[in-house]
Amino acid sequence: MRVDVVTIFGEYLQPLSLSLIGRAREEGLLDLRVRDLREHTHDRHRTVDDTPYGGGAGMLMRPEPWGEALDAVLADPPGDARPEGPVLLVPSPAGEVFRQATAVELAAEPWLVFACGRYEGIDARVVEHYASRGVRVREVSLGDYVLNGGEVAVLVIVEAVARLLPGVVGNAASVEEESHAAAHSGLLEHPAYTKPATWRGLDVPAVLTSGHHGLVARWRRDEALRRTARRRPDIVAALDAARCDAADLRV
Ligand SMILES: COc1ccc2nc(C(=O)O)sc2c1
Repeated sequence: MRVDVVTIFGEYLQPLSLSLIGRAREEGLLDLRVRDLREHTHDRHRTVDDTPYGGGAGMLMRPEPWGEALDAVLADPPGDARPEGPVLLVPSPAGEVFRQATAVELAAEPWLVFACGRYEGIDARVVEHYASRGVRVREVSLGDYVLNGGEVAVLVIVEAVARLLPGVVGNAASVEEESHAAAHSGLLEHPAYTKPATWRGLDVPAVLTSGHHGLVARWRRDEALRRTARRRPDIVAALDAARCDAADLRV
């Protein structure tokens, strides 16, 4: 997978050189390229922002540097790029919420491009322009809170997507068994334990040391359901609705 990130704060993305993602880059599973938006400014102060039309607090990112930067990225496609080009991801508090299903979807793409906004965001015409040119543009948010810019969202999204690529995570089964994995209907993961069997007076649940795999599987499922119902009733409601729809289809 090729990932291009356009930003004014490239150093924010240094964590993507560490650990599993760093190794994936060294092994050629992930080709991550960080590009400096300011290289596409032409004034003495390398200006990327200006005041918003209509007034309001803060500054907005000017469209011209973005147009020049994104044109340069799009003019340099990877060999396995799709005919329709990359998915252009623009982290934004106003974006669709990024979920595990989004990560799974994006992991199937050969090329992702990220446009990292700062200040109060990017002039809306940048998204409008590339969408009108047929680029698959998606504004995405990590959730119902606001960051200072898109770079942290890129760290999260790149890690969530790259770890799904074959060969990045050593034990592929562990990816399947994690919370929100489709294989477990999107339920939260059950509690997990390792040695010692007793720690500060707390014992590992006896079923887990019973050697009875069927009972262990049932206990884990029950605990996943219990935890999900307690912490994420929205997931349970969505699963119930899906089951009702499926039941309707069977009638
Ligand atoms: C100016 O660019 C921003 C600002 C806040 C922000 N918050 C995000 C979030 O995912 O919560 S993405 C993002 C991008």
